[in-house]
Amino acid sequence: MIIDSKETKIQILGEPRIPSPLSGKIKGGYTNRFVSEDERIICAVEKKDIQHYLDNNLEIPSFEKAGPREKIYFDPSKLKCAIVTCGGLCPGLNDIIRSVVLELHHCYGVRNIYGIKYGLQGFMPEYGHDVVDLTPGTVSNILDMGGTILGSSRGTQDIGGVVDCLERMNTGILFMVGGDGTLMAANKIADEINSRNLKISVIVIPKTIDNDIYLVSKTFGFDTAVDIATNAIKGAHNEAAGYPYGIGLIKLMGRHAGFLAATAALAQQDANFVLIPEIEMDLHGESGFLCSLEKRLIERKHAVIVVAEGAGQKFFSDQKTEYDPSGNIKLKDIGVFLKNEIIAWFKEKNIPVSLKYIDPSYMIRSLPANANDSVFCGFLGRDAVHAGMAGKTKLLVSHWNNNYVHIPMEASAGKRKNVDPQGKLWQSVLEATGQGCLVNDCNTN
Ligand SMILES: Nc1ncnc2c1ncn2[C@@H]1O[C@H](COP(=O)(O)OP(=O)(O)OP(=O)(O)O)[C@@H](O)[C@H]1O
Ligand SMILES: O=P(O)(O)OC[C@H]1O[C@](O)(CO)[C@@H](O)[C@@H]1O
Ligand SMILES: [Mg+2]
Repeated sequence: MIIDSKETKIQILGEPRIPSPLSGKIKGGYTNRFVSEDERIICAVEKKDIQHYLDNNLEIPSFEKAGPREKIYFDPSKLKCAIVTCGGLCPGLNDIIRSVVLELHHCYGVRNIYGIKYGLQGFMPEYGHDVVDLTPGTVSNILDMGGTILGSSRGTQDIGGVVDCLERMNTGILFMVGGDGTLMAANKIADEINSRNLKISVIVIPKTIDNDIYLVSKTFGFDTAVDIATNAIKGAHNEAAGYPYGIGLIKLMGRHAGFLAATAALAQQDANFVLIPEIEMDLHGESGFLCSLEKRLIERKHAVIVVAEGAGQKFFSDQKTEYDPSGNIKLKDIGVFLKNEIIAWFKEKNIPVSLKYIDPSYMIRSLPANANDSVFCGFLGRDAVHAGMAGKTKLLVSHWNNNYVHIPMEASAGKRKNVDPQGKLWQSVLEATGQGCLVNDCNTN
């Protein structure tokens, strides 16, 4: 992964001049827990990437380390902040809201924090969604609830209209929690703010159970999603093993990336086939999926298949492409497709299979965060607040190279992280499942 040093530069609204109220405020904390601007985290993960910069006489790029700054830009007593959650649900959204609110309120003394209802719709007067006053009281019991107390939405909204609303509300910092689409929207909102010469910071906290945000090692909610998905695999395995020629088929989310399917299959090693968008597969033919499944079934009398929703979309190439209100391609249902193909295949062969199909998709993403994700959300929320208070803008808070860092929106927006077919994750899946190559001409994969 080669990136340019210019791509790591974080924009600021102005010189931070106000001493941070965090000084000496954390009882029992270190007197100086501030992060200075020259504390940076190397972007490169592999030595060969560092060598590339050295060989080409280039500066080794590094990201700004996240955390509280000694001087802040906004005066907490005058500041108004807004927070919005966009796109699909994800475990931990309420944890993020809570940690942002508590950090702003207790640590910085900010008293005006507003929740924008139902994603970007909440900025548009025509929808009539009220804003929510967020205080420690309103967020005190939200962690066990799952979902988002603010609601969310998909759908294009006028960026100028969003900024009009921020101006009307006299907002200083906007926290946006969302995925790749939210990042694109946030980038445009920050540009519009710039072009109007306003002093509004926009901070994104990246969210998706697909875990495919570029320059983010892991997104919050992913860990929980893996946890819950393992239960589905366990159930599918029990069902499959419970009947002669039993087949358990589980569909997991993962639009363009198979991180969830691959990781869950490694956590609960009952899967015999893992099908993800990054890895080519054939349905028919000697090495194709159906023949391989038949071999497995004859040998072992049961089989478990985990399929990511974005896998095998080539099988629907004759169908019309449809889009959701945000412009995302609506994927065709690979789970139901495989179920029907499997049943038809074994009927033809006169093998009496018992197939149980499990689609836990929405259950996985709407439940509360597990303990690890709750801790993770706490870090992300607090660091988002520190970044905004310091007057930084147009950034996302990311976990990268084992540290929390600031990534400029432009470095990540419009790109995607995928499972590397040669990488450890996928190679481990191949070892754990023994599924082999599911294309007829293996050399091309
Ligand atoms: N290119 C874009 N320009 C402006 N706004 C966008 C863009 N892409 C998405 N948005 C807006 O951002 C919001 C969230 O986008 P989207 O519904 O794609 O979810 P997301 O943030 O990608 O989350 P998820 O991971 O659940 O898909 C929507 O209101 C959408 O209209
Ligand atoms: O059904 P919805 O809400 O449009 O969202 C489905 C998509 O959202 C995600 O959960 C990402 O948030 C994807 O995994 C999935 O494809
Ligand atoms: Mg998205």
